[in-house]
Amino acid sequence: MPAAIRFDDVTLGYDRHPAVHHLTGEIEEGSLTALVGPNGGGKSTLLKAVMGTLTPLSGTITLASEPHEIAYLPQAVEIDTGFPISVFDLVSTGLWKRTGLFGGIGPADRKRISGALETVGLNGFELRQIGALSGGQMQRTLFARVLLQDAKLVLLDEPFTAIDEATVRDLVRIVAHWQSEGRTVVTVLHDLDLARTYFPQSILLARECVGWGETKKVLTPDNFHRAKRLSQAPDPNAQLCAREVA
Ligand SMILES: Nc1ncnc2c1ncn2[C@@H]1O[C@H](COP(=O)(O)OP(=O)(O)OP(=O)(O)O)[C@@H](O)[C@H]1O
Repeated sequence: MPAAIRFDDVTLGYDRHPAVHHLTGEIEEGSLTALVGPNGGGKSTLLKAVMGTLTPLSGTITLASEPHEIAYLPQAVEIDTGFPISVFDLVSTGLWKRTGLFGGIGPADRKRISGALETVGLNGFELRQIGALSGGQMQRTLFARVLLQDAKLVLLDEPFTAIDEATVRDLVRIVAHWQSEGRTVVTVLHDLDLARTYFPQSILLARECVGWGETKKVLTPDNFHRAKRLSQAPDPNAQLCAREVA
């Protein structure tokens, strides 16, 4: 399988403070990967670097997809739900890569938007303002937008956090469907049972890669122990990567 994403000795950080150290590996095209690890382990940072919104401090990230072929679902806390926009209009932004920012929405597009809303179980919510949605309904709305983006590479940052079991089940089914269509999906997760049940591949990240590969071989007590030690290690503000100064 060709690589959808290839990391070559990638170090990521902010203001030259490394947050993810020396990551090397490949995510295969068409794979379904859980990105797990302790708080502050660098999971969101890694997705931002794949999206191209964060430039690596060193190393290279090579993508098989063009930027417009990538869909990204941010963490709920990053979404301004006070923004005055309806469910329909938010979901329709998933078509921007095709319609352009100021392109009109025709009858075929309206049908696609309705279809996406139906798939996520939000029929009848078209005119609802996003500020009046529950957390689970908001996640369904964001999934509908990703559905419309029709992306080769789908990056999801904690899409299942703080939503009820029924919603998780529905959304996981959509993720599995994306994979069956040959898309590559990478999902940040905190629920390890979900990772074990639905995600064949995992990356365990705790500032550096602790494990990468088949989920049952990565999510082991030994690896969690090591991840815990790494995440508790002092020096979050180190000027240089420890390995570089060693
Ligand atoms: N914009 C930023 N500026 C400076 N430091 C940042 C920024 N964003 C993240 N960091 C730092 O980078 C490190 C990794 O953060 P990141 O958000 O990637 O972790 P995470 O694994 O996604 O955590 P969580 O599970 O808590 O969401 C943390 O130490 C964090 O404080």
